[in-house]
Amino acid sequence: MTVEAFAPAKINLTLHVTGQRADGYHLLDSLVVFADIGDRLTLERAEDLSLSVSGPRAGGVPVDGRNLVLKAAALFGPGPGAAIRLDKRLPAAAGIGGGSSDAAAALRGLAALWGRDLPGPEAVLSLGADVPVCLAPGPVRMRGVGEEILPAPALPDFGLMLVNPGVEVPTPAVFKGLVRKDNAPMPDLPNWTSAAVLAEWLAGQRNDLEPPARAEAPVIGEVLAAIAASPGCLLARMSGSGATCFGIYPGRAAAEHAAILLRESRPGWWVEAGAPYTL
Ligand SMILES: C[C@@](CO)(OP(=O)(O)O)[C@H](O)COP(=O)(O)OP(=O)(O)OC[C@H]1O[C@@H](n2ccc(N)nc2=O)[C@H](O)[C@@H]1O
Ligand SMILES: Nc1ncnc2c1ncn2[C@@H]1O[C@H](COP(=O)(O)OP(=O)(O)O)[C@@H](O)[C@H]1O
Repeated sequence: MTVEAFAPAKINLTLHVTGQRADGYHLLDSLVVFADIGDRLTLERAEDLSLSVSGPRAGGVPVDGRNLVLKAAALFGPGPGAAIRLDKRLPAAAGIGGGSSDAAAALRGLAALWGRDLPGPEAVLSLGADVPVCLAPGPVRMRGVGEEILPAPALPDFGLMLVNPGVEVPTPAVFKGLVRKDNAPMPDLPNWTSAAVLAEWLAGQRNDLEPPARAEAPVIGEVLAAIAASPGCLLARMSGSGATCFGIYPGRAAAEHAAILLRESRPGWWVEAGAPYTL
């Protein structure tokens, strides 16, 4: 038996930091979507548990017990084995939850392969604050430290371009650089009737991690300017703790056109185009 599991990129369309818990973790209010751009896992029954990592972004990704895929597998406790192959396409430490989405895809895949229930919510959260939202990828409002998943209104069709300049930005350093932690949450979410209406609404919201991320990696400013200047772009913003930024376009074709042009002018950057993804 072989199970395939897709690990889509997570995008924080907004990311408001609204407080801090006693343990140091920050309270968030974030509109999260996923893109049909991501890593691929293939899982097969085997005597032992093993992981191999290949693909264009495999370099530097741990293949031992530090890999979130193996940490996810460990949550099931002792049991049957599995040979897991991870085709790594998303840049790591990039604000698009690559490792978290891999962990969530491994949980879904192993539950299907082994006929087991998913581990409980606290165990899932112990893998990382972004793992709960990655378990059932789709547009949601995420609160708490990442464990509170609330429904979001249906999204209009739109295109997405993701751009990473090749600089890893460690998440803890970005949170540490925040000047204020008690920022305003998002207002009630309206019904967005088109990509343009969504982009206009998002323009009035924030990613509070952008200033400290830009202090860590000033190239983020260049990335945002390049996306904003691309044809058809309705909005350019940073996702998560960076450095990946995204552009919103009226549709997939416009995003693909912008990506072709940006790859030519910035051959060293990771540039992908797609559309929202729901499992
Ligand atoms: C910032 C976000 C927004 O979606 O995305 P990324 O930039 O990672 O993609 C996430 O909250 C990241 O989630 P994740 O990367 O799973 O975080 P974890 O591994 O649990 O924590 C890494 C570190 O980030 C900080 N952290 C994380 C989440 C949170 N709500 N408050 C925090 O302060 C803590 O310093 C923690 O030590
Ligand atoms: N499957 C994985 N893919 C990517 N990184 C992983 C994975 N497992 C563990 N890691 C580690 O997690 C760190 C954060 O990676 P990632 O989840 O991609 O960050 P972010 O949430 O900021 O996009 C990496 O620096 C890497 O060492």
